[in-house]
Amino acid sequence: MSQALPILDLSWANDPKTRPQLLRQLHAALFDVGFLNVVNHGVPPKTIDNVTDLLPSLFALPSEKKASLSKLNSAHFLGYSGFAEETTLGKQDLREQFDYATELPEVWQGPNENVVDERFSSNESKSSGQVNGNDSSSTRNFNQLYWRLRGPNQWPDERTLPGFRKALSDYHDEVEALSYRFVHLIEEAFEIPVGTFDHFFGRQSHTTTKTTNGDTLPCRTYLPPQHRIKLLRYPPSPADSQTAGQGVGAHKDSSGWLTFLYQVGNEEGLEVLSSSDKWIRAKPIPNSFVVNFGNAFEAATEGAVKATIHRVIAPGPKSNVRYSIPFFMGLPLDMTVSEVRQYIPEKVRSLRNQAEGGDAVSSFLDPRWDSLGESQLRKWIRSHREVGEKWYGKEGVAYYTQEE
Ligand SMILES: O=C(O)CCC(=O)C(=O)O
Ligand SMILES: [Fe+2]
Repeated sequence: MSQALPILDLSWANDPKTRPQLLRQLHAALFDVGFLNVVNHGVPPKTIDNVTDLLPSLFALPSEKKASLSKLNSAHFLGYSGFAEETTLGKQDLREQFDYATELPEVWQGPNENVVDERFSSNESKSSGQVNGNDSSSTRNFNQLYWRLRGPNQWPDERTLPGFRKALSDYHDEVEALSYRFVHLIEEAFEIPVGTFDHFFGRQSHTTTKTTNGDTLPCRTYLPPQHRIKLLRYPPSPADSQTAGQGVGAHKDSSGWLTFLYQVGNEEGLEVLSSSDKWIRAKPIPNSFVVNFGNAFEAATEGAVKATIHRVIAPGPKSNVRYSIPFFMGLPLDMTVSEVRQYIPEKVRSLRNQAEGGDAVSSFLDPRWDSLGESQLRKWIRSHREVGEKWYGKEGVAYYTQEE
């Protein structure tokens, strides 16, 4: 990997003369780097500014107001987490955050507040391979615990932060539209029919689709998934700090299919691990989004496209506050990674052998976590154990945090 991330100009997609070159660049970025910048992406600057202008006021709300929006109130892990409440690699992340998502109602139909999933009360692991998405779409089972992840946001009231809800909702809608446009470009770069993945997002116009071994399958219908947005604030380190702090520790994104990250202003901090194990700085580029791929994408392509490891170094004592906004494109909770894999051509998957360090195998290989809902629930419980304990019980936390 060279020392800078590639920059793709998405307006090249609009001209038949430049489109092939854009697709070649995308192909290279997908398979070589797994991290890229996009410019001329079509998200209006005003839509972005309307959110970023409000971030200082949002985080400056009185602490009791922020506490009233705590994630502890939410079985969906949506809301506020205070400074350094989250940990990565066993170390505190020196940031404060609000989690939002596509505004959707609850669907989970569990028996009551204190439900104990039958799996947790049994010694033998009944769940292996059983919680998956291969059931017919007509029998969607809203008793599955992972459906409890889906649900509404916690908004500050309009008088407290006028215009915030509208600004963030507009931002969500524009970045969602960008994500769908971008997935169509990926399909082209993979040389599969444009729209192959549409049914993952509840957007299918067709009722059948071809899998990569040539079979024609009926498209399962899915509920449109919930995308997630984090609003992040990284304060400068204390004046006496000797070493660079951990803004967020090294990780792969586990929340979604693709991530579209907006870095606000000029504050640096994001670093990406290259295939030669060197940290590359991903400096903010004005009016751009950083795009990278989540664990599920890596697993679906059997590691041909990597969920590249990245981290954020906390701003130094003389820096300004750094804000950033990752948008994690969701996938249906009742889908499995094996199912997604059917739509990825063998010629794409086979590229993993050529990619350096092609050991892309992730926890999805364990049949329990092949289900995206299960792997998402596990991820959220692991990073917010108190919220997990409150809504999923001690047994739930024990189940989802057990070591392999
Ligand atoms: O703040 C950033 O630039 C990146 C944050 C990030 O990687 C994450 O929250 O997953
Ligand atoms: Fe990340």
